[in-house]
Amino acid sequence: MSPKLAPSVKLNNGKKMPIHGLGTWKSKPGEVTQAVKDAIACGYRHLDCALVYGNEAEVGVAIKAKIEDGTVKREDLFITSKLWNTFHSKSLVVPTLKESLTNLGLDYLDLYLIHWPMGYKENAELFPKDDKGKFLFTDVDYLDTWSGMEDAVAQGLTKSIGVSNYNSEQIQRTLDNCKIKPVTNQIECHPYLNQKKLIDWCRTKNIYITAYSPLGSPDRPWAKPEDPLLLEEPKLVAIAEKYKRTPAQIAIRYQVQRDVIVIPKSVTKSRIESNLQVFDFKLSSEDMKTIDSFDCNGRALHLDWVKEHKYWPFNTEF
Ligand SMILES: NC(=O)C1=CN([C@@H]2O[C@H](COP(=O)(O)OP(=O)(O)OC[C@H]3O[C@@H](n4cnc5c(N)ncnc54)[C@H](OP(=O)(O)O)[C@@H]3O)[C@@H](O)[C@H]2O)C=CC1
Ligand SMILES: CC(=O)C(C)=O
Repeated sequence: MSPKLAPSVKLNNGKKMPIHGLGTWKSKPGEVTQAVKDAIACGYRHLDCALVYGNEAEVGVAIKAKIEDGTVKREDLFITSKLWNTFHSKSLVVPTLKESLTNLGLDYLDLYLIHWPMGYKENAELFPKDDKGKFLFTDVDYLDTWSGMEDAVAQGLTKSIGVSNYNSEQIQRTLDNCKIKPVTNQIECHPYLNQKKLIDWCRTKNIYITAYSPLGSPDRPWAKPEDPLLLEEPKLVAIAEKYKRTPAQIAIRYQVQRDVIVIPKSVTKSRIESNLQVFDFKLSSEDMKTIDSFDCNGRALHLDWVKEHKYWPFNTEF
């Protein structure tokens, strides 16, 4: 029996994107190949990747295997990658995208994102720091980077382009100066940081939000033992019990029900499978409101360590 797939949304360029995909940050090279194979086998068609995750080659091994065994064709898949902060000069965009294509074993991406609006020192390591541990920046304007992204579309290297971790002012400035509009802004989004204002604003511009860290990113490297765990939030657990679902399924369903694309990460087969089982039930509007009420500006990926960068995005209200 063929697996049930997630529905797709229509982007502002007319292309379709599955509303649900697999995250791959922190998925170790030794475990991500199996995770992606399991995901494709159970019906995932959207993979969220990035050069900086250091595992694109192992993701590519799984893609190749699932195409070769006949489970999918390339055109059935929606593959995203992201331009890292040390490659923001316009001339670096296309070569860096090509590096991700080589890693992934592909000849085009479905979506390429500017990972963050801030540029870091180029031609150095991915996290360039001085001898006191302070991050080294460039002030490359993300509009120049965007122009390189548009070149990548013109060269057929990616079908769509978008941004990630942009605030509304940075998106507006991009819209005012672009030839091709971003199709999505990929941002941290979960019940502790529900992003209602940025979502509503992006909707008025016909830009989809993609929710990263939809489970609260409990495995983020800088998590502290005292940090609250979204998946253990008592009211979320109570809602999960009511629907006979897991807290993760409720947090994922919350996003798809508000028409937000969602990319939970897991390397555990049973979780990969259950995280996709969110299209056969509906949360009541009362339960959606209860989940909305968890919002507490609980940002996990604040990147406070680069807050002096002129383009650090979290200085504005949304
Ligand atoms: N654009 C950007 O700047 C960013 C993009 N992202 C993207 O978003 C993806 C998702 O975000 P991420 O920060 O990884 O975190 P998530 O919120 O997806 O949480 C992942 C964690 O939740 C665990 N988990 C997964 N499913 C379940 C479940 N059913 N029950 C209990 N625990 C579960 C995973 O464990 P295990 O794997 O062990 O099963 C892992 O520890 C990333 O992987 C990446 O692709 C993320 C951050 C920033
Ligand atoms: C995980 C990720 O995408 C970061 C930290 O930029």
